[in-house]
Amino acid sequence: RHSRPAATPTQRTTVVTDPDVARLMLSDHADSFSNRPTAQYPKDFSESHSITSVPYGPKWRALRGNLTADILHPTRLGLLVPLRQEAVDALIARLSTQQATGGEVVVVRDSLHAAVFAMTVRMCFGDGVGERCVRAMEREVIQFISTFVGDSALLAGSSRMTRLLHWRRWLRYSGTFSRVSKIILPVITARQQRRRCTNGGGGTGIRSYVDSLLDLRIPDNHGDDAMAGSKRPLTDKEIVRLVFEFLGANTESTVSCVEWTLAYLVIHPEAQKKLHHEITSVQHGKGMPASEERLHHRLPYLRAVILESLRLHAPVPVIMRDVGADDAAVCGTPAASADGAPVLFVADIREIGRNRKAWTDPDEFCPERFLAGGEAEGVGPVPGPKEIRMVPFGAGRRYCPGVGLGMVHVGCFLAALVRVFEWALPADCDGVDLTEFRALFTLMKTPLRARITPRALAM
Ligand code: HEM
Repeated sequence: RHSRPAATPTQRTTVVTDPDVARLMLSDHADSFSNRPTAQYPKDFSESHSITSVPYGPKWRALRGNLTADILHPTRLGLLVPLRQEAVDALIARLSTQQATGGEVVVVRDSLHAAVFAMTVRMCFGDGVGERCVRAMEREVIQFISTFVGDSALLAGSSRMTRLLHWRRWLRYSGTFSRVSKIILPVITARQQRRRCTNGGGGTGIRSYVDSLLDLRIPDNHGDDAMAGSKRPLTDKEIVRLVFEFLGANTESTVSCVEWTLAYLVIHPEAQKKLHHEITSVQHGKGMPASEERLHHRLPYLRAVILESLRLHAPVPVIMRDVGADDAAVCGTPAASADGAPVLFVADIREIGRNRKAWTDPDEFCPERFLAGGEAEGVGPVPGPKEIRMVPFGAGRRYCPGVGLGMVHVGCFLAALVRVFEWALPADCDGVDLTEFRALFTLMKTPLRARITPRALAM
């Protein structure tokens, strides 16, 4: 069970759990199912768009194209290896200290979050952002995501009475954008100055997301034909919104997936042993997969473990599409509303990944199903146009552009954590609580506690 996202008062909501219906919507009728509902964000968030919220069209193409071509392009992923390596090393050092001083039991989430977030900040702004500033941004992202619980209408689309009842939460939530702007804008200004001094390079070898946003020109027509073809730079508000989206999307989904996967490896020591064997033998204990392709070919079991974890607990719980009544009717869905109001479709990613028609023992953790000869051989993170079995990164026009990077991040952190430590249940614990907490992202309701033992590392 989960709370449904808020629809407008006249809007009907249809929850989709069947993979074939999901394919009908997202692949066969991709054009009609290409807009998300106007999210129930606080007002100043809604004044500027992120890639996630912008309507399908020229502005979406410009923003998404900038991210995919300039930042997430597969040829660039190799350049990020040193950033990832430093983040992984920092995490291992932190866990080693905790393990040595805390009786071997660690709660991995906070340390993992700090490491992934610090790496994301470097991808976003380049080097030189101070530690205090990084932590302030991280606090805001965590606060925002934990406040955006379940039915977001409780806060943003709610009546005055509801807001009064929850006024503390409301105040904190609605002030997010201005607090985030106060932290982020000075960092962007510093970046601009640095770029001016270094002729646009910013001083580091890696082009940051902010660099790309400062250089970007987006269509300026607002539907006015006379202006078609003219372009403008992004406003400060737009940049802040896009940066905030980047920080959250890059960090939260990776942290969620790594934590869930570790939980399954604690429950299934035989899978952990097999994974450890693959990581140490294939990579001789060193190196990291730099691309999804290398993950696929060189570390098939690691990839299978990640896919199985994503199938069981997708970091993003739902795919949402806002569809005009006519389009909904054309698709033959029973949801078309008689009054002609748009329909909100909510595809439940977890239920699609566990559908009994599509999977044997759908609730069991069995990475082998993704290996050669398994029932899901050939199933990847994003479905092809003909069949949908699982959609952890979405599908259709708006599927996740970060799929390659996300898989590589998760693969690198997991490979290092399993290579360096053996993960097991703490002595005072008789199982792992796999209850989900579904907000903007799907987290473990009880953060994973595990006993970690350093392994003898092969040289
Ligand atoms: C394990 C990692 C990740 C998972 C599971 C994940 C999952 C998803 C899902 C389910 C969607 C919605 C897709 C749809 O509506 O069809 C999405 C959208 C999106 N994701 Fe990810 N994501 C991950 C990593 C990333 C990363 C690393 C980035 C960027 C740096 C990113 C940026 C985005 C953006 C910008 C969108 C909106 C795309 C659009 O509307 O065109 N994600 N993601």
